[in-house]
Amino acid sequence: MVSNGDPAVEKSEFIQEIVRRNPSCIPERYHRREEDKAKYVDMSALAEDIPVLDLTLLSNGNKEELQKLDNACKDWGFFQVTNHGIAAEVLQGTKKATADFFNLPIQEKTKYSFHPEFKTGYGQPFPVAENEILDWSDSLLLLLGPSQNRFPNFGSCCKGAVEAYSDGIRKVTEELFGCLSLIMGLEKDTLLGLHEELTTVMQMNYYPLCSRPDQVLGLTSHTDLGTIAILMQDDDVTGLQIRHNEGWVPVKPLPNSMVMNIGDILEIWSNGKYKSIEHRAVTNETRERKSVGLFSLHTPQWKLNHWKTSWLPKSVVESTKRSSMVIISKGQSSEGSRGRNTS
Ligand SMILES: O=C(O)CCC(=O)C(=O)O
Ligand SMILES: [Fe+2]
Repeated sequence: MVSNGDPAVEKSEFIQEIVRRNPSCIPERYHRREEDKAKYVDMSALAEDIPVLDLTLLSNGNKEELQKLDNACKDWGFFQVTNHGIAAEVLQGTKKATADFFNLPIQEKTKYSFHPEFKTGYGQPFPVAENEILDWSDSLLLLLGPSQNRFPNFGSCCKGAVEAYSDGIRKVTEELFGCLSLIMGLEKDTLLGLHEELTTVMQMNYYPLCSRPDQVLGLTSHTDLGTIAILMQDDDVTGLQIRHNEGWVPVKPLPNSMVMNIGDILEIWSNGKYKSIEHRAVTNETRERKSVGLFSLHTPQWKLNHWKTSWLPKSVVESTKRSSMVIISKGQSSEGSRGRNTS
């Protein structure tokens, strides 16, 4: 446990508990630096430009939709997916399971505390430096596959809903990998095969309301290190923002759709053609927010223990990327993506 000298905030504490005790308290360790705040340029007007794609059309090989996918991955690195085949009840069931979990008393939630061996559970997954600014969110990580490595307590907490979602999302993931392989000029099953054994991690995020949202961040800006990430967010609270030029564009929820983004590994595999874009989550004064992220990782990356750049020093991120560099996109030189600077 790391203390910053502020008895109200031990590192092992959960922001949900801090807010429950005193909704107007913003402990020192959550205050953002001035330079982080200064970077902010509001680009909300561009929110409508974030592409929306129809997965059924994509899966049926609709050329126009596949072209839109190619443009979305090049220009935005993010898009929303509709017509994905997961029933609305399954999505709502997962959202309810997430809400039910975070509504449990703290003594119940800590029964699922983060387990270093299985790298899953409730709470801070990795060590935090003494002076590191903390995020205004709590999370629960679950390993969905490969099945033999599942978190042993997985069954008892949100079993039914998570399993139904997990089945649906696996199909969506496989369809997306198929479509991405095609637009990269590869055989349909290439990307899936490159994972060796596809590892899927689910992260449930809970962002309590915050009396001073301008002072904190729900989630520090980062890129996702895996191949793709699929996010389900609350239907009626906006919090996700993506980096665009010098500013941030909010990703407004479309009910029953999902947000997909390209991770660092797919950027590398595409030789830099598709972009892994920095993103973050903000909070607000009146509404709590929840989101459920699904991260597809290739097996060597899972063994590295990290799948978000905000959890790693920048130098480690760069060398991780270089060491996992396998460029498969046709017709491009392998030198192309090496020079890219993510800072
Ligand atoms: O909650 C969100 O909107 C963002 C979540 C996210 O980026 C993550 O979990 O990596
Ligand atoms: Fe992310």
